[in-house]
Amino acid sequence: MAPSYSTTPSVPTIKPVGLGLPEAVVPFIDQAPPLPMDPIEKSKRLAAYKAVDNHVLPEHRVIGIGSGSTVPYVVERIMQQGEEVNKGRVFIPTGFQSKQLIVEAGLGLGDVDQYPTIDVTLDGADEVDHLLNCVKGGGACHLREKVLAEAAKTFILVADHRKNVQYLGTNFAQGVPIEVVPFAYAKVLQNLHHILGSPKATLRMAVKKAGPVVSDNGNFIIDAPFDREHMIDPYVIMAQIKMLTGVVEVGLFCKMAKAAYFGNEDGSVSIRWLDGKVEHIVTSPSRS
Ligand SMILES: O=C(CO)[C@H](O)[C@H](O)COP(=O)(O)O
Repeated sequence: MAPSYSTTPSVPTIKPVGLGLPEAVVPFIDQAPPLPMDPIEKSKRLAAYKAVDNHVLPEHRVIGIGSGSTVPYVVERIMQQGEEVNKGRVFIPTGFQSKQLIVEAGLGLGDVDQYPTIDVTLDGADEVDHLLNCVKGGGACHLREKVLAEAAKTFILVADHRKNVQYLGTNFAQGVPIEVVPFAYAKVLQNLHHILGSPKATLRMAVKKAGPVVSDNGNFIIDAPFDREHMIDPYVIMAQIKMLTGVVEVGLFCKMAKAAYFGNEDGSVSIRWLDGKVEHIVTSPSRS
């Protein structure tokens, strides 16, 4: 019986020898064109590649690697800069996922307690507003992400066009991620509901595990949605949340990034700079 084949791109090259297939089928398998890339993945890759090209310079030695689904393309592009430049570098992860990426790529691994000054950190975002405030922590990594953002001389955000919004909370409606020490979660929730004006704040529950999500630091995550009024200038609510006893870090990063790169569906990249400028760059296919 002929074996069945998956057409997903991750399937390794099929060796026709010994499969017992008719001759005519073999060239077809060998020459099957790769599946087209999903447009959102393409947008993520565009943003990541352009950001690396512009901000990860040959002289950079200490590089922060953030979390999320756009960051693998950051590492991919850094690898394309070549072994020679990368062998002198150390890469600092924002959590388990980025540590795996660094290790699997064979890059040098370090930590922020060894390198409290980082040349450049590139990271994803859940949403970025027109003033470069952003929500982070959809992946529960925002504590380490904020430390690496603060440690970086240059902090750059990379995302697809869905994250590019006027005001936070437009598309990412689950709320502001808040990391809390486990025993304080109920009190923090009560304060969010009754004092800070987030009646729908909830403890983030795990999928495929009974109970709450536990961060890489052993803490719980609360997701607290706030209305538009709070999100117009999120610094105030960020500071108020951070003042609640038991809160470790808030997933609102207010004007910490120098620029945010958004990949667009038409193959262009929009770059939003901290000084308010917005650039629109059309990339050539060979560089994306
Ligand atoms: O803040 C983060 C994790 O804590 C991520 O950067 C953010 O959730 C974006 O992830 P993705 O690119 O997968 O949407």
